[in-house]
Amino acid sequence: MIDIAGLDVKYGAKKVLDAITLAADKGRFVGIIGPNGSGKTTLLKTISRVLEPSAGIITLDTIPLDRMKSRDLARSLAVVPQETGTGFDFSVRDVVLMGRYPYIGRFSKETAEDDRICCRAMELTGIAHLADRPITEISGGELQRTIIARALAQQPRHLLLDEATSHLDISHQVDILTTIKKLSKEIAVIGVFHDLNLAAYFCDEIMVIQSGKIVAAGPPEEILTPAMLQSIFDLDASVSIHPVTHKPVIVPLPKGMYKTGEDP
Ligand SMILES: Nc1ncnc2c1ncn2[C@@H]1O[C@H](COP(=O)(O)OP(=O)(O)OP(=O)(O)O)[C@@H](O)[C@H]1O
Repeated sequence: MIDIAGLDVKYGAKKVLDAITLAADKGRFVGIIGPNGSGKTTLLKTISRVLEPSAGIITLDTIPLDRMKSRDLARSLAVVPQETGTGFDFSVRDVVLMGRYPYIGRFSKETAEDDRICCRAMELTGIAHLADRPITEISGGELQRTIIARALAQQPRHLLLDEATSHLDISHQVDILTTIKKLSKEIAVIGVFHDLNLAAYFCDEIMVIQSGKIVAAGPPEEILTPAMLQSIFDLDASVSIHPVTHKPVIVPLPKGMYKTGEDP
């Protein structure tokens, strides 16, 4: 479980996260949405200890983040960041195997079990056929799937996704989010989304962040309303409930075409 209470984060003197409190547990895929610059990536970087908070506490399975040993943190938490370039000429398989490093002794080699876990992660993300290709010679979407496979190979109890499927075609987005949704039954997952329809379909709970504060939180059908989209994103949109999925479907519209509260 990821538990955050009263979290403030600053860049220099500028406070970019303000009194964030949230909890994410297995069985509940949490989606974070909000405009550019609202603090989503900063939040995930703070949960993964890349940034240090100026106030507040984060615990993973009740252990305070600042007291966790690096190796324990690496076994507990996997991150799929927004920027995925490594700058090195590793093969896809090598990158996925990095997910096993927290389990492999410093002077040991990977075991057959490590290989099996990596193969499974590559199958689940549809990149098994690319295993021997250098990551400098694959597409942006294939690289993103490689980084997701690395996170799955890590077998974490907590998973953070920062727009993790933004480079994928729609079919791969759905396949990978379906895999992650299944995984979220067993582990805590927090994902940052710009695609509100994907967030609406896959997330059990949506948190809306604006100027570093959580301004709304709840099930997608309660949170994703035309009024919220107007006030937070300055977006005119119609929102209907899909007859089969019973999830909100958002149709963004050119400004002035549709007045909030009216049917388009
Ligand atoms: N390294 C940094 N130094 C100073 N300010 C930063 C730094 N990184 C981000 N910021 C600022 O912090 C605020 C939050 O940025 P953050 O990247 O967390 O937003 P975001 O919600 O993830 O945005 P986006 O949707 O564009 O990815 C923004 O005002 C941004 O300009």
